[in-house]
Amino acid sequence: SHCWGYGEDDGPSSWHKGYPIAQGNRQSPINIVPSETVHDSSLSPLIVSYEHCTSIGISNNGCSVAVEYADTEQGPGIYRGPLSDAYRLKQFHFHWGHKDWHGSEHTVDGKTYTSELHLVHWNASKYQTFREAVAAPDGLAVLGVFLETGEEHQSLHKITDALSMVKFKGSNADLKDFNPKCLLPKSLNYWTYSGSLTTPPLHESVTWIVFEEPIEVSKKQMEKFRMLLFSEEEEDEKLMENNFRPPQPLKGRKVCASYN
Ligand SMILES: NS(=O)(=O)c1ccc(C(=O)NCc2ccc(F)cc2)cc1
Ligand SMILES: [Zn+2]
Repeated sequence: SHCWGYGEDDGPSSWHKGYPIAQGNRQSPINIVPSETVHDSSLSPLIVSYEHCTSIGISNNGCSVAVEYADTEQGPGIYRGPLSDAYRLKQFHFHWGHKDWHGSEHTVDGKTYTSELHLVHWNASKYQTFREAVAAPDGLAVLGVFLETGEEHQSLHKITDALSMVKFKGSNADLKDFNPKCLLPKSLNYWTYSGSLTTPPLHESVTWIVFEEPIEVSKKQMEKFRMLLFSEEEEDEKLMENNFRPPQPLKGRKVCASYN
């Protein structure tokens, strides 16, 4: 359906043609420079409460693989930290590269990670629907978790084992009772800044909360992401990889750091 992608002709450097906001003042991702972040002691710890979140399924939407959550009243989600309201979990998805040395969207002092997990939440305290929130300046909050290769991640198994069922664009499968809290790092120290969706329509509606500590996943687990396809069942096979946007200009934005 959409005409943008991650290839030579439809990739991030040409998104501005269809989405001029790509050259806006609060675009994501960014390169985070810890020595230039502002340590904000008033930043309280982020509260993550996914107890009542109901996962519906896992799907290949042609640009990533996402696990969707029911949009019902399902407990607070995330609140406090840099947030003034409670934000409800909508979905989580990943970005990754062709090889283990790259794949993340945010970078830290120029360092790239093998992948980046995004947990997408919307401000259900202020807006009625996700579609209304997605275009509002305080509409979304996305948690970013870096993945690096090392030990196998025990909980990621449930996701990587389901990937073979969503190989093609447009495919989906059941994935019940998955609580993504198990995908967060031990330490919830985070950097936070005002940014955007990292894919078209690139709305500048995201409060980004990026955890400093990466989680470890095995090389085998990463290889399972790289067998996914951008393409549909009947089309020529196009491996889903390098589905990351490079860092965008900071344009004077402040990145705050919270250490608990
Ligand atoms: N990588 S990221 O975490 O920044 C990100 C998060 C969500 C979306 C999204 O919901 N897109 C579909 C969409 C966009 C606008 C709408 F109005 C409805 C759905 C895109 C990127
Ligand atoms: Zn993302």
